Parts: sequence; C-alpha cells; structure tokens
Amino acid sequence: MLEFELEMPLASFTLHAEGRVDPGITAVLGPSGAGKSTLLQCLAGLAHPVSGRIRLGERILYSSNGRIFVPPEHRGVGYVPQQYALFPKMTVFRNVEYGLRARRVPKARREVKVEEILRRLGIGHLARRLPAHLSGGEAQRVALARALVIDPDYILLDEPLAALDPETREAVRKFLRGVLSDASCPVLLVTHDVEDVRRLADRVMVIHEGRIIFYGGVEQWERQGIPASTRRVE
Ligand SMILES: Nc1ncnc2c1ncn2[C@@H]1O[C@H](COP(=O)(O)OP(=O)(O)OP(=O)(O)O)[C@@H](O)[C@H]1O
Repeated sequence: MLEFELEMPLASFTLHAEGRVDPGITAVLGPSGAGKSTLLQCLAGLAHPVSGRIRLGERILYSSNGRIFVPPEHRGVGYVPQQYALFPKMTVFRNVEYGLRARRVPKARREVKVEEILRRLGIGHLARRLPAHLSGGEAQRVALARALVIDPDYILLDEPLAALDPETREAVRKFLRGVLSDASCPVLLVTHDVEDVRRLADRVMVIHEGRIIFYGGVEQWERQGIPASTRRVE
C-alpha cells in the first residue's frame, strides 16, 4: 500500500493531499488544474513538497521530519508522464533500456528484459525505430514498456490515453487492462474520461483544489454522482 501526506503551495492554492492507495488500478479524477499531475510528480519524486511523508509498505520514500528524500531512480516507480517524454534521439530499445542502465543492470540481463517487455506489449518490431516515427498508440506502449521494465513497486500513469484517437484509445484501454490487471502493486491512472473509470479502474480518487475529496470503489463513486469533471469548479 502507498500512503502519503503532502503539502506543496501551487499558483492558486496549496496541494494538501492525504491518502492511501491500495494495490490495483485507481483512477484519479478532478477538474483541470486540481493538482493531479502535481500529486503524481510528488509521488514519483520529481516535484518537491514543502512537507509531508510518502510510505510504500514499510519503506519511507519521503519524510520532511526525518529529512528523507529518496530520488526517483531509487523509488521503484514506473512513471508515464502526460506527453510520454520519450528520448527523441534514442531508439525504442534504448528508451526502454534506460531505467535498467540507470540501475546498473548488466548488459545481457538488460537485453533479455527489454526484449521480453517489448514482446509482451506487442512492439518488438519497433525496437530500432526513433520516437518521431511512432504513432500515438505505439509511443504510449513504449512509454509504458519503459515504466514496466524495471518491475516497479508502484505505477503512475498521467492521462495515458488522452492523446489517442477514439479507435486507438479503445485498443489501448483493453491492452492496459490486460497488462495491469495482474499488477499486484498500486497503480494511479489520471483520466478525465468516465469510460476509463468504468473499464479500467478498481477504485476512484477525486481531487479538488489540491485535496482528496473522495477515495472508494467505482460503484460507490457512481452512486454519489461525482463527475469526472474536465473543468475547474469556480
Ligand atoms: N511547480 C509549480 N509551482 C506552482 N504552481 C504550479 C506548479 N505546477 C503546477 N502548478 C499549478 O498548480 C495547479 C495544478 O496543476 P496540475 O498540473 O497538477 O493540475 P491537473 O489536475 O493535473 O490539471 P490537468 O487536468 O489540466 O492536467 C495549476 O494551477 C498549475 O498552474
């Protein structure tokens, strides 16, 4: 289980997020500008809160009191940012290999791991391509392969389906469900689309102005009629 309590002043409000995430897929919802991406960046170790703590099981990843800040590459996090952020001059293979190199995994082992994940995600044939020559759906899979190849302890996906056309979106949804359904770790998936919640999520977390105002099952969320709003509530 991933537990956190985070405080970080933002442009127009302070992110003050306190919660826990159980294993399985949690859809993260909330109006634009609510703090969803910032929360994921804090959990990944890419944004610095002013105070708080993050705990994954027994491991403390961040504690302002204890002066602990585990850097992203040592958190065991699989993170897919909004625009995938693939390295443009590296092939697909090198992009996916990157996290293993950073962890000093030996070359032979790296090759086995990368080939295995590319095959699992159905993109083995793209290994030598550069990101500029990938479709949106293919780039999405490469970003996911890069996040999963390190066998992450938790997974953060920031609007992984947003840039896709409706047809690809549906295909990628099925594929994500397949890949992540056996993930026994916490997965946070930011989305604005109610269909993503219904098809992918085990639970829902709703953020409003930097605070978590709901965390619970999909049915409970539907019963309460909380919208997967795309607009800031004025
Ligand atoms: N480093 C920062 N310092 C100060 N303010 C920030 C910082 N990063 C983001 N913000 C502001 O914090 C608010 C939350 O931004 P964030 O990107 O986390 O929202 P979001 O819920 O992911 O939105 P969207 O759904 O549009 O992607 C916004 O008002 C944004 O302008």
